[in-house]
Amino acid sequence: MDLSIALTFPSITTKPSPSHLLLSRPLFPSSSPGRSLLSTRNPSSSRHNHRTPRQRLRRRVSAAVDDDDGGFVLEDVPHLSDFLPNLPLYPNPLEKSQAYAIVKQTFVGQEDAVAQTVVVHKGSPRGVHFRRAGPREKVYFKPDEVRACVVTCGGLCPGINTVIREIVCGLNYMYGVDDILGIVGGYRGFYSKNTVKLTPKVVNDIHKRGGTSLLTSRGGHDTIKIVDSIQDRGINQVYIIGGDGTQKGAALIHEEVEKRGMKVAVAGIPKTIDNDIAVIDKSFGFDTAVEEAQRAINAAHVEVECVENGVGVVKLMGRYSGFIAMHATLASRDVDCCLIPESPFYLEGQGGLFQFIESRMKENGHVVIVIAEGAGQEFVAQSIHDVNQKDASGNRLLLDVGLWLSHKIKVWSTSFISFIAIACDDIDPTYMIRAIPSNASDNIYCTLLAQSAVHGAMAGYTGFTVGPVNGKHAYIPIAVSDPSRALSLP
Ligand SMILES: Nc1ncnc2c1ncn2[C@@H]1O[C@H](COP(=O)(O)OP(=O)(O)O)[C@@H](O)[C@H]1O
Ligand SMILES: O=P(O)(O)OC[C@H]1O[C@](O)(COP(=O)(O)O)[C@@H](O)[C@@H]1O
Ligand SMILES: [Mg+2]
Repeated sequence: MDLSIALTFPSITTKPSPSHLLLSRPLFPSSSPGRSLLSTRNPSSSRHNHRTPRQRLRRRVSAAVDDDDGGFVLEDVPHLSDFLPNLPLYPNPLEKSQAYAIVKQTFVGQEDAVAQTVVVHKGSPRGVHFRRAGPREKVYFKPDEVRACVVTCGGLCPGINTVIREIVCGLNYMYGVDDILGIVGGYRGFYSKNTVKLTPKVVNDIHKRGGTSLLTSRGGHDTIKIVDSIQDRGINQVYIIGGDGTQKGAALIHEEVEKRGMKVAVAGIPKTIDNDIAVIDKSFGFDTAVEEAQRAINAAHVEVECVENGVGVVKLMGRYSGFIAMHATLASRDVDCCLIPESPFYLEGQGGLFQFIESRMKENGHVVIVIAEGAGQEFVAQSIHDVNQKDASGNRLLLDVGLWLSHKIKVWSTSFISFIAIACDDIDPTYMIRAIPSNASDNIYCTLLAQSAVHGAMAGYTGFTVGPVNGKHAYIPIAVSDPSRALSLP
């Protein structure tokens, strides 16, 4: 984790005291407050020249590769000055902040970039880089001009409340912003619900609770209605916390805002319990989820140890990815077999799951199997007719692979190997895991993500998500963080 910019904030009940800011390496002095020297942005771009984020990225990438700079590629994020060229700049209020008084260099240099690949060969191109996250010397918003809003969308994940809290506290304590609105109930809340006012006092304790204090929903993304609402309410910073679907929606909002020439910064904070957002090292809440998943594995292990020939099947979340299942398995050491969507499996015959269970049973007397919810969906589909149901966001509804597998093992054990009487437990802790509050390390991580988002929006960046890349927090164009649209870069 990038602790180079680690700020701690006191509780609202105490007076803000000097915070700690640790810089892991010296920062270069910024030569110009506006665009960076290494920017690959085309200065002729204007609000009349509209391209999709993907087209813009491709253009930037090829522009950078053409330069004679050792193959250095900057995957740059959009900036408000791209389509509003004459925006005024202001000194960053952090310049005078007590919290930053103890450090030599408060601001991230304009040239600072984070490498996507750190394992390289001598002579290989320098490769893809992202802008380093953190406070800039000049900002594009005066504190009393800011009207920010925060929205949470998609499924729950430990740590959402911490991110909300730290956006609000970060805006208020670091930049003196006190006009912050909560959008209630996900994207549709922009046009169908009243907002709530968010202050450090209102959000003071929410990080101790699971879920999202702003409520969430699936479906309901209507770009025009959402941007109309942003315009009508005079909002100029939009913080969007959500997963892959949410970030696609955020990209559309950013495009529409740019099309209308509005001075509105759109910042995404990637949320996914499944850990399936591209580029970033890890999503928030993941450590908490893995820790909690182990409790379920432990329960299964206790159960199977206490009966003769016990088999425990633990289903964990992971739509298209087995990160939680795999990490919980590696951490627990009690799991005999972990089934994930990335690696196909089969039940019968040589090398099949049944053969494995049989051999482990003979060796050890019991078996614990962890299965990610997205694994083996093709098998479950064969036994169920209505397989193409979708949720309100358009995500395919998954079939219960845990129940299916337990059933198959029960049938197999009675029909084919009469000498083994298998007790099969299907443990499904999925919703219990994602509903808990984040643990200590996730709380720190959520704080860094929230503060990076605030620094980025204040600095005029837009259409970006934040997250650590090789341990350093960076600004990533929304389109690149989308696994289905991730570019294959040269
Ligand atoms: N392709 C898309 N374009 C625009 N909005 C989308 C898209 N996919 C999902 N959304 C919106 O994002 C929100 C959350 O999406 P969902 O897939 O449910 O969760 P998550 O963001 O956690 O993946 C929903 O309000 C949904 O309407
Ligand atoms: O919340 P729902 O609609 O029951 O959907 C369950 C799905 O939500 C998740 O917990 C999170 O999915 P998202 O990240 O897409 O919101 C998945 O792991 C799971 O498949
Ligand atoms: Mg999703």
